[in-house]
Amino acid sequence: MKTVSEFRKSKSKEKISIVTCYDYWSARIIDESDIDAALVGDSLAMVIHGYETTVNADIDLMALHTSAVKRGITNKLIIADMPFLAHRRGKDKLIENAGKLIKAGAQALKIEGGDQDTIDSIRYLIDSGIPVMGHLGLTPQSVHKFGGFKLRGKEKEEADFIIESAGKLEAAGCFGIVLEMVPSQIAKEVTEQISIPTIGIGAGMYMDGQVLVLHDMLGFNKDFSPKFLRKYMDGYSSIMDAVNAYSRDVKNGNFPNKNESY
Ligand SMILES: Nc1nc(=O)c2c([nH]1)NC[C@@H]1CN(c3ccc(C(=O)N[C@@H](CCC(=O)O)C(=O)O)cc3)CN21
Ligand SMILES: CC(C)C(=O)C(=O)O
Ligand SMILES: [Mg+2]
Repeated sequence: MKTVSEFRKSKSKEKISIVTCYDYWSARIIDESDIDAALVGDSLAMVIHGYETTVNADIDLMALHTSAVKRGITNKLIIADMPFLAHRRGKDKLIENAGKLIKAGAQALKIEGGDQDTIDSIRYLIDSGIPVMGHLGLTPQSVHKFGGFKLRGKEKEEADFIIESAGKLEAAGCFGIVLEMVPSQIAKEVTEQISIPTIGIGAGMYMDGQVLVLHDMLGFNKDFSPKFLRKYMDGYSSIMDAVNAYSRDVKNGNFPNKNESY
């Protein structure tokens, strides 16, 4: 899938598969895979740079990774996260920051939140020609407000906020909405009530598509095993075995051999 309009048309036709992509080498793989779209997620602050939360991602870091991804992707939709506070410094900053990610190679942006300010910013970007995806439920940039990366929308008040915000994001012109860490029944209600695709992470099966952090589903993060995650590879052990085999060969004098020499 190459475009936002193809993305929109997928609703109730074919499920949409998305993974995060932060760099050139994984972009090359994703580009030739069956995955529909690549998300340059602000989770890269944690996964790639080792920060404790996503609040340390800033616009220049996001643009740097987006440009690396862009150089590796020819066939897929590229969506980039607007980082913490990047859309909250007035219209000028909003446009400047959004422009940086689009010029770096993103075709669309994802913005966390369902408050009126965020909705207004999203509408302004869409009017400016920039497709935007919403993000509700656990919005990790608000981790300090929430007090951790926990399930959202358990209580009726917050569930209502998620459902109402989804309607507002659709009305503002979003081409899709990510729902993160919300009960399946709430996610189902949202999916049924709006006519744009819903993409889930920890939001259950009643979604139009799913997104996972690539490193998580490859099992690179040994100690990260939330309930929603399915690991398709034991990447941590595979890499450990490979680097140790190489180290052993070097120390034994088995690498390089004659064929590997000039
Ligand atoms: N590598 C990575 N993967 C992610 O999915 C991800 C990030 N980083 N960073 C940003 C957010 C944070 N996310 C998280 C982080 C932790 C849990 C977690 O610990 N979940 C447990 C406990 C849930 C609870 O206490 O309610 C779980 O079993 O789901 C979930 C999502 C999802 N996002
Ligand atoms: C997990 C997805 C939805 C995300 O926002 C990220 O990777 O930053
Ligand atoms: Mg994110």
